[in-house]
Amino acid sequence: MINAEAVGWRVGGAQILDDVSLTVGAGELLGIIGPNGAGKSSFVNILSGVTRPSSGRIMLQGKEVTDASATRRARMGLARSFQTSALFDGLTAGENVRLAVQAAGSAVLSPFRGAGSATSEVIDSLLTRVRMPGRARTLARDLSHGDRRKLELAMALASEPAVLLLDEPMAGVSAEDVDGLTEIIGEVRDSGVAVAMVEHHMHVVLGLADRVAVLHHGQLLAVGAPPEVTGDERVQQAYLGEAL
Ligand SMILES: Nc1ncnc2c1ncn2[C@@H]1O[C@H](COP(=O)(O)OP(=O)(O)OP(=O)(O)O)[C@@H](O)[C@H]1O
Repeated sequence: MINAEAVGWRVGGAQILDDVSLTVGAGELLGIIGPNGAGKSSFVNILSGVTRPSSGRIMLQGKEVTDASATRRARMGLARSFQTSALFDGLTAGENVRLAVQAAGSAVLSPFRGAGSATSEVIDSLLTRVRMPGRARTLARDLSHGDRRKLELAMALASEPAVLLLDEPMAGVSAEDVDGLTEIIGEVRDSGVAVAMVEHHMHVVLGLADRVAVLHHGQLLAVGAPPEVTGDERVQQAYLGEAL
């Protein structure tokens, strides 16, 4: 669904990413881990079109998108969530989702297309998908941190993406909400979406991911099933002292 081929990114003389090749297939969840500053967010930015790589190419559903804008990639079925919250605090959860559905409807060929259109059923079904039924009228600013992250996920799903990129979806979320979010993200993967997820909660990544990629100093140190990766000596060295 999405392939990075030999991606490199240099900024001001620093090699932030070096020869990174990764693939995520439909219905697969790729966990991306690595120590702070390893290049994980930079890589997600390159996949989503926020940043252009200095070398290599990005393929989305078989088409090259290396130079395509983030908007064009969204039209081609890619959605992402950001590390920082992208919600409108003064609007309700339902209004936030409505905006996302309308934005998707204007950009993407979807059943929701056209209408100033987001019906309450569509909004309710997205909120139900993220286990927030009945929260449509709650102001975003009054939601718990965990519910805010779920709402962001509902908004990312509004375009019915084929590929979903998640940058630390559990950041700052309570342990109880981590379990809920983990289940929701697993269901999204099981529905056939290709999911790439950067996440620091190691037990979540190792429990949820089909494959895990480890970035270290901008290079791909290892990629494979979770037990293969945690058993890799170079990975253990990179995380020296940290429990994997
Ligand atoms: N626009 C930029 N210009 C210069 N350097 C950058 C830029 N963006 C990121 N970097 C540098 O690239 C390196 C990788 O950063 P990045 O945020 O991708 O790492 P990360 O693995 O996501 O880290 P974290 O886990 O802390 O979020 C860091 O050294 C960072 O300072």
